[in-house]
Amino acid sequence: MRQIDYPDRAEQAEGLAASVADTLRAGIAAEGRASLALPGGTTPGLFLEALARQELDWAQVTVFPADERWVPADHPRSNAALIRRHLLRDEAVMAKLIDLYDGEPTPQAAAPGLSAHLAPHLPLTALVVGMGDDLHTASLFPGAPGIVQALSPDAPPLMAMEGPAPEREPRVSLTLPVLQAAGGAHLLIVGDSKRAALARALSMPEGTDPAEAPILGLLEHLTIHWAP
Ligand SMILES: O=C1O[C@H](COP(=O)(O)O)[C@@H](O)[C@H](O)[C@H]1O
Repeated sequence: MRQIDYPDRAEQAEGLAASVADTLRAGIAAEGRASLALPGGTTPGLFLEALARQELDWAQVTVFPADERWVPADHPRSNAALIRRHLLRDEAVMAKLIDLYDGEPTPQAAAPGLSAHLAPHLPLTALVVGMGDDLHTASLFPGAPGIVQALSPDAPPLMAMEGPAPEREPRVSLTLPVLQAAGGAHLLIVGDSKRAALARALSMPEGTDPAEAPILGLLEHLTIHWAP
């Protein structure tokens, strides 16, 4: 684990974008193609726009959200919509986006097909995730139904998950083994409450069950990018 603190969010966006772009270029040079999983939520807009300005062979890059709320691509809560809006432009307009919402009635019905669809793009060349104040990452929420399986080494690539109570929003999420196997893995967080949440995670006793704080399962693999 490594932590980079930036003076502001613009520098954070540029710094993280440059690092992810280097990893994608190296992946394309080695394999002819690259895959990238990205966070949704409220934080990544500036970073995605900085990434979209990076020059690389974007036609060889497949991107998808690391997690998705079970809503169509035109819904304000869609993580794919955020990626489409902020990344698929400028240099990155040719990147291929896999939308994890496929129109099945439930995430449970969709998960096996989505896992098979993602399999050829694994292991991920690069990964960026976010984190909630509750120490969830992707849509791996503390104490959620299925969380123990989603954190286990034999989890399928993607599982149906639930958001936190009381809404228990239906979602899908990449599982911990997929996140851990990513080539270059980064955590993008901003603000004092996320810094405090990270400090809380880091001060948890060794042996704490990651089902209580899912970010713990990934921390050692991550470069953390924080800005005020
Ligand atoms: O629900 C989600 O939350 C996390 C963190 O979001 P933020 O708004 O606090 O930045 C996000 O990384 C994840 O993709 C999203 O679905």
